[in-house]
Amino acid sequence: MPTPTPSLPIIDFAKIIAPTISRSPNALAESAAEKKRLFDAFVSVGFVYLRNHSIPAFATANLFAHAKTFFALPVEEKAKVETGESKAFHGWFSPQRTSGDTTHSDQKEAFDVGDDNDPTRPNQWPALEGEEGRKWSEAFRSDMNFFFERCHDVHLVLLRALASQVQGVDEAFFEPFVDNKDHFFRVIYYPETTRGSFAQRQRAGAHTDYGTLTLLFNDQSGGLQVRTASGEYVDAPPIEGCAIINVGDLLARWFNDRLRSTEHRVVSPSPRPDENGVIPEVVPARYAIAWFGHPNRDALVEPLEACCTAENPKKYGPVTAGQHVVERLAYLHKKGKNTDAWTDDMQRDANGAKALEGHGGQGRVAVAA
Ligand SMILES: O=C(O)CCC(=O)C(=O)O
Ligand SMILES: [Fe+2]
Repeated sequence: MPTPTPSLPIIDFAKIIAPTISRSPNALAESAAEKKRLFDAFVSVGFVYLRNHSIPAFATANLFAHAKTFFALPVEEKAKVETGESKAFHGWFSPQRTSGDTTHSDQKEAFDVGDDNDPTRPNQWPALEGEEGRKWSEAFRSDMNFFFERCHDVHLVLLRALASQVQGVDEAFFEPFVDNKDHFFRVIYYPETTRGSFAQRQRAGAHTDYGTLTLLFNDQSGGLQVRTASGEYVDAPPIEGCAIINVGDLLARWFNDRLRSTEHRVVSPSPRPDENGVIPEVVPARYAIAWFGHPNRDALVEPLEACCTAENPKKYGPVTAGQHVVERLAYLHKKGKNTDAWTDDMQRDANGAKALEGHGGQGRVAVAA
């Protein structure tokens, strides 16, 4: 059977970083070409598959195994690390909490951490009892932290590659804006469900991500769809060994929307008939690992002058990254939707709003800087 053409461009991370380990002129030329392909893909689609991303396969496999263990724990155990208005910022999002409006919201639960060294937002980690429980709890924490750091490193390389494509902008431009590691790292569990259930509720409603770049690692379940420039949704099935990377709102804003922060959603996976040719009504559970890169909470995000031209005049004023996320989620909460392009008018409209949860995506508010 011919391999289907992938719906998103595939970028080779190994080519991008090759000149750091090779002096060959070929490596330099290939790296420059691949950075340009990355930039162009983010202009046209906002999403890419990243191959050879340098995060070891064992690290991803470990996290999927930990996610299965964590989400299978009794509710009382997960409740010990639950997040909530009066509770810690990071932790377990119960299905109730990710489903403020149970008729339309996402069918999922999640576990979130940030930088484990950030004393202002301490993480909550499960602490199971007994020798085995203790070992698992330690491994979960150290494997999550390892993965968090590797994603930060990959994201830095990608930000450098993007900055290098804009004339007059230093390659290292973004680095001082992301050095606090104010990222969100989330494992997501979409429980087993039925095909019929999708008529009412998706696994993740259409949304854009809020930050710089998202690094997404999917299991084999399928269901992720990405909205193309023509407005249609295309399937973005998992490709072995590839991560999926997409642009978030704040990075798009920095590039004055030259880069696209693209809507995406998780819907019923494409039907796979069983051996009798019948499409099973039961849709198995799905797991995902999503690392949401974010600028420092106090980073002032303002369109790069080089991206503001007569054809594409400056669209946004300055905003701190923390404030942007608060306002955006508050607005979504108020309007009950999250599919609009974000504009300064909407931001003004949202000013002062205090709601804490949104739909789809991170569905979580950041404390303003
Ligand atoms: O589960 C997925 O494949 C995507 C999840 C997602 O887009 C998000 O949580 O922002
Ligand atoms: Fe997302």
